[in-house]
Amino acid sequence: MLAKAVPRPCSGAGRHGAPAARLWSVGVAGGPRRGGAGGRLVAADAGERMAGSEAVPVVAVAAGKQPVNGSAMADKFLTMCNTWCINIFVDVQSSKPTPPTWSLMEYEQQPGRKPCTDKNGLGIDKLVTSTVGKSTNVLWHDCPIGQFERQELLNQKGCVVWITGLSGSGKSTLACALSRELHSRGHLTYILDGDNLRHGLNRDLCFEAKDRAENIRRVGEVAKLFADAGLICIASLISPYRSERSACRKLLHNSTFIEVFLNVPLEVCEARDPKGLYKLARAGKIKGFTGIDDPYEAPSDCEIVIQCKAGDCATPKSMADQVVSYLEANEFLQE
Ligand SMILES: Nc1ncnc2c1ncn2[C@@H]1O[C@H](COP(=O)(O)OS(=O)(=O)O)[C@@H](OP(=O)(O)O)[C@H]1O
Ligand SMILES: Nc1ncnc2c1ncn2[C@@H]1O[C@H](COP(=O)(O)OP(=O)(O)O)[C@@H](O)[C@H]1O
Repeated sequence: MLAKAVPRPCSGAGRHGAPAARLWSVGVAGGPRRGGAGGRLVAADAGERMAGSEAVPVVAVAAGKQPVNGSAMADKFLTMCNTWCINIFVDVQSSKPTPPTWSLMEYEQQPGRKPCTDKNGLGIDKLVTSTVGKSTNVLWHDCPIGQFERQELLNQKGCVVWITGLSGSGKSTLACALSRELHSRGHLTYILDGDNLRHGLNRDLCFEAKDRAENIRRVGEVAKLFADAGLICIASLISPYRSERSACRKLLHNSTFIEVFLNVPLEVCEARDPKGLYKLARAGKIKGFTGIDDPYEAPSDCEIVIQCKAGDCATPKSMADQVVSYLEANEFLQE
């Protein structure tokens, strides 16, 4: 039996090559399953009955708080097809849903997307279960107060200023000068400093390549949260690998990741050596020190390069001003 009501898709551009007409909002109702033949039956039934429509195959399995049979749930499912969004009830307890090939979250992040509403203009819960990394059956919870509302409150745009450079290049100094400058102009910032984070969040990590990669990944994720909170997040860590920095960039909308390369020659950093670490590294007492016996991959296409040569370095204030000018020019300092 075919569906009477032809489902209507949410509009918007898809990722992973999915055409817009194939994007659906997936609502999830979990809850303990008390029996009945829900699950895959519903998916199969509804999928079959929607054959010939533009809908994507149903990827979830279903059940409700009450015992249901597949057909009844599919009826309910199809009743909803008159709305802009389809709700699929997923029993997260007893069945393993097939992970969707795209996630709603990714769709929701598309610029210019239209919100999914029902025919009365009311929002419909838009949750999807996914397998994310090692987590199965996890849900994304949305909140009506989002980045936009927070940014309005703060009168600024959330972003990440990612400062990379050798040890001793002045990352922490720039981070502080920038934070001070923005603070004095009434902007909310937060610094994620590599050294400091290794006292807590990243205390389990050392300086082997895989640990540095994990360090950068974590800081990227935290920075993303701060930017989402509407803050100007200043991340200052060596972050010596191009691929990991690039992965952090991809976590954010491209223009909200501002990579600042403190291009300071090794000789200058080594001459500064405020913590005496270069000395120890040269003496072989620290192994795998960046720039000595561990690589630093300079950015090739970052937003800002701050050049410093021996005897010719901008002051911290003027380095900060350079970044502030960029933020101003790109309208981060106003909502
Ligand atoms: N082997 C080795 N290589 C480089 N740096 C070392 C090392 N061991 C300790 N330190 C100190 O740790 C600080 C760098 O931490 P980061 O988290 O920024 O490093 S990384 O991004 O994971 O590469 C770095 O701080 P900064 O000097 O502020 O860069 C050093 O003080
Ligand atoms: N623009 C600058 N001109 C001169 N000295 C600087 C400048 N920026 C930082 N320094 C000095 O260089 C040393 C290392 O700076 P720091 O910010 O700790 O670097 P990093 O965080 O990259 O290790 C400090 O002694 C700092 O005072």
